Amino acid sequence: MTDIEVRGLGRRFGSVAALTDVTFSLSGTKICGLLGRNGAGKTTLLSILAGFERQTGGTVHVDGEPVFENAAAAAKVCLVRGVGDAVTPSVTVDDLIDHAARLRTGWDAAYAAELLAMFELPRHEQAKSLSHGKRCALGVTIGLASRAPVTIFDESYLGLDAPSRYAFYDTLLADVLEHPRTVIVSTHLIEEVASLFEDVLILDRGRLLLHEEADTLRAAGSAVTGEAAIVDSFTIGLEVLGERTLGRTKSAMVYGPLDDRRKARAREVGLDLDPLALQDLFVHLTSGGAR
Ligand SMILES: Nc1ncnc2c1ncn2[C@@H]1O[C@H](COP(=O)(O)OP(=O)(O)OP(=O)(O)O)[C@@H](O)[C@H]1O
Repeated sequence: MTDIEVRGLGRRFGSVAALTDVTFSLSGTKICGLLGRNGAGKTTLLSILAGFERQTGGTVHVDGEPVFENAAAAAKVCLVRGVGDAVTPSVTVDDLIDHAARLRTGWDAAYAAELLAMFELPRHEQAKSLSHGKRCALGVTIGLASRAPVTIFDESYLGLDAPSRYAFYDTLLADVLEHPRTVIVSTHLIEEVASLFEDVLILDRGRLLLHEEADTLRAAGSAVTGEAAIVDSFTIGLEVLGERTLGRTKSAMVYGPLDDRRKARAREVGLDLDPLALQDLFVHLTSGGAR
């Protein structure tokens, strides 16, 4: 079980405050979603967590050890980003796999081979000449097969096509159940991956807006679905985050708890009540116009 402790973390780039006073801790087996709008500081946070760059304030500890310039602590963290951009043309898929195998003490070679086959990755081809999607698949393969105690996917799988992304989600969930560890997934495709999250971190303009269990967030409101006119009448006076209409059916995302009287009323008039979608909550919490 690996503990991550982040206290008062700050990172400035000249006059730009990419992160300000970020504090949270993660421990145990978790798939944690890291959400934030463009420029919120996700990549900066993940780079510091992996020891790729140094913070300008605060502390980051993995199992009680600082990660920056600490090979033992940094070895516990595998951060997956784009693969293949920085490598020289002669480097093949197999070369990168061999390199990762040497670097990662928990490397599972049989699992790596299985993933390479699943993503149909040509082992002898140059990594640089792979399509963007295949390079993403290579990154995902390295991250999963690393079995690092802290494995981080920084939007690295978003270049995969839909069938490959869903295969990645299923594989990730099954693998974390079998080989417990902490996984952090940063994403913009929230709904697609939300069901995997146990915890959610939301960054907004470099600050941690919230760190909460995903189930608690889903219970922060309700999706009210039914005949449009009935939904409209039911939601009068409630805070509606968004609405979707399909023919005569409407789904309204309502923020805030519904008391028992309201829930009974919903049943009486034939409305369905479901947990709030994380994506709607995220948009609500971080909206403030395009930036
Ligand atoms: N090397 C750098 N030099 C200067 N500013 C930087 C650097 N890296 C990041 N920043 C700035 O820090 C802020 C946070 O950037 P970061 O890439 O961490 O955000 P992000 O949440 O990952 O964004 P996105 O979702 O768009 O990838 C931005 O304002 C960005 O311009």
